[in-house]
Amino acid sequence: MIEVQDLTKRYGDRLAVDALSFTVRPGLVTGFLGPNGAGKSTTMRMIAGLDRPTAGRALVNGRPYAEHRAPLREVGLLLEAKAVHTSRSARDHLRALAATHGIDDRRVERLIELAGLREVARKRAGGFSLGMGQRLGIAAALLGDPATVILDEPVNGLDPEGVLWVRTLLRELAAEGRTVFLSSHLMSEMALTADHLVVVGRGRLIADLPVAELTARETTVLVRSPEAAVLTGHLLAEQATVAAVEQGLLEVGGLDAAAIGALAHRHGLPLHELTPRRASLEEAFMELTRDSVEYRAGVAA
Ligand SMILES: Nc1ncnc2c1ncn2[C@@H]1O[C@H](COP(=O)(O)OP(=O)(O)OP(=O)(O)O)[C@@H](O)[C@H]1O
Repeated sequence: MIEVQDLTKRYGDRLAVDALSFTVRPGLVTGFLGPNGAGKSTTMRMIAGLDRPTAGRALVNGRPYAEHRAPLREVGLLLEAKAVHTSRSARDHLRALAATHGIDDRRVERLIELAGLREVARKRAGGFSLGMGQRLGIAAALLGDPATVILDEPVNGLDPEGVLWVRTLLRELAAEGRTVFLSSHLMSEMALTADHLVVVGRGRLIADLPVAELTARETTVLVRSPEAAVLTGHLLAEQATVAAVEQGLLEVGGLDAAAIGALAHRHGLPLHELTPRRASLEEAFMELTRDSVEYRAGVAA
């Protein structure tokens, strides 16, 4: 469990994180979303005790990260894909980390296997590609069998097979009852991986809700009818919103397909198409964060 309470970070006159409060619960994959510069990495660094908050606090499993005596066993961390600057092999890199926590070599071998690093385990980790480095970073994060996992952009640099591997792994970790918190700017990826979303913009909380709720939010229905104009009058009388897409095709909000079908039937109007249209997570996200992105573009200009 991660509890973020009024967390604030100020860099000079810039508020990178602005009184953010949310809870990341065990047993779920929670996605941390926001446009570039929204404050995701800064928040994660404060949760991990790498940056000191200007105000507020972040607790991991009930206490600040730095107060855990064996942090690798409590929290698995993967922050920003940074190259491992080491002349050690991947295996020796993991063994050295494991040794700091009395973790045995069998666990290291299991993680090498799990992360698909067997072929390259003897190679110098400093020469790894971004994707291989990410796999090594994830293996390192899981060394201590932690109850909480925090990953900043874990699929960065991974090939499609690697992305699928991370997605499956994170779902399994959550199914085992762990707390899984990951940031990404890839909405489509989050839709497939996360159960819950925390959305930020300009350092502030924009939304904290289940993925299903976000995608269900903006549902409209495409309605094709040769009597579109007459139908529009009846729809507006029912408080629906109507937008003409093209000649004979309407996009209707505020009424579901069944209600629109019944309305058309009551008035004897023919329908040629009735298609519920669910906003993709991408569209829902754009809608949610539009203000914060516009603001940023304005400042840049
Ligand atoms: N060390 C620092 N000094 C000054 N400003 C900083 C520092 N670190 C971050 N910032 C600023 O704080 C804001 C939030 O940055 P942060 O990296 O946390 O955002 P992010 O959501 O992770 O973005 P991205 O998706 O681009 O990684 C940005 O405006 C950034 O320029």
